[in-house]
Amino acid sequence: MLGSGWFKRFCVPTPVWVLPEVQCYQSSTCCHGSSVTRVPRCKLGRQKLFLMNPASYRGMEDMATLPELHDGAIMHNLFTRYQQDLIYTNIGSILAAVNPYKQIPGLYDADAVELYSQHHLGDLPPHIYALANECYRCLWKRSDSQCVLISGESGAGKTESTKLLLKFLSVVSSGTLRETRVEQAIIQSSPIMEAFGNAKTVYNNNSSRFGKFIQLHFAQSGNIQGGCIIHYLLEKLINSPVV
Ligand SMILES: Nc1ncnc2c1ncn2[C@@H]1O[C@H](COP(=O)(O)OP(=O)(O)OP(=O)(O)O)[C@@H](O)[C@H]1O
Repeated sequence: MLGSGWFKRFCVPTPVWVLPEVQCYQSSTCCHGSSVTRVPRCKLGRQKLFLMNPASYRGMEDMATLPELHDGAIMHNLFTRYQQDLIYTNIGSILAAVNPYKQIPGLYDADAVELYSQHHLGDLPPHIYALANECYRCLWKRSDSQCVLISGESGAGKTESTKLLLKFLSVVSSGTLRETRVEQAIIQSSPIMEAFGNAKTVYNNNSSRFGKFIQLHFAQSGNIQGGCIIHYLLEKLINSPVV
């Protein structure tokens, strides 16, 4: 998962032309607005420039299909999609998410839950619900436990993604939009855990200062039967960059 700060570090923000002498130019309109001049913006060494296939310019849903796979191509792809509020991108079987730091209308509503619960992975655009649905289906398809590993820098959106996963699983497993008592208990445990283990830091106003291992147990009927949350690496506030 990526916080949007990544783009500031890796992406050149406006279109650039790469000239033979490897200079980077940005278009700029003169004060009368009548002509366009090219003003040298910065110089880049050849080692920092990578080939780019025009096919990847608009952004791709699955980065495993990018013709060139390097930092520049990955960051450009994620950034292009992020600008269109497409925060989820596949990398083969991995889902990359960029924190939008805003509510995207309709992205997580009941219709989205229903839509993704009725389609297989890959049928619809990448989404955390598509991943959750695949996990749930694989429980029965493979008759085996499933695991989702969520990682990323502080503020990247791991906790929010975990809550979305739990929300989706609770709705799909109960078969209705109303959660049962067990599902409610699991979802409502989040604010209690956060009250004890979260703190405001320079990266995140509601930063989890501990890791979480969440286990859900499903009955053969498909319902969530129970679960447990194991915390680890609880940080002492004295060691963390609290503001
Ligand atoms: N999918 C999302 N849509 C909208 N806002 C989001 C989303 N994910 C995260 N955010 C926003 O970003 C903030 C930080 O996200 P979150 O707490 O999940 O990060 P984190 O990766 O768990 O960070 P930490 O490791 O510090 O606990 C949230 O409080 C929320 O405001």
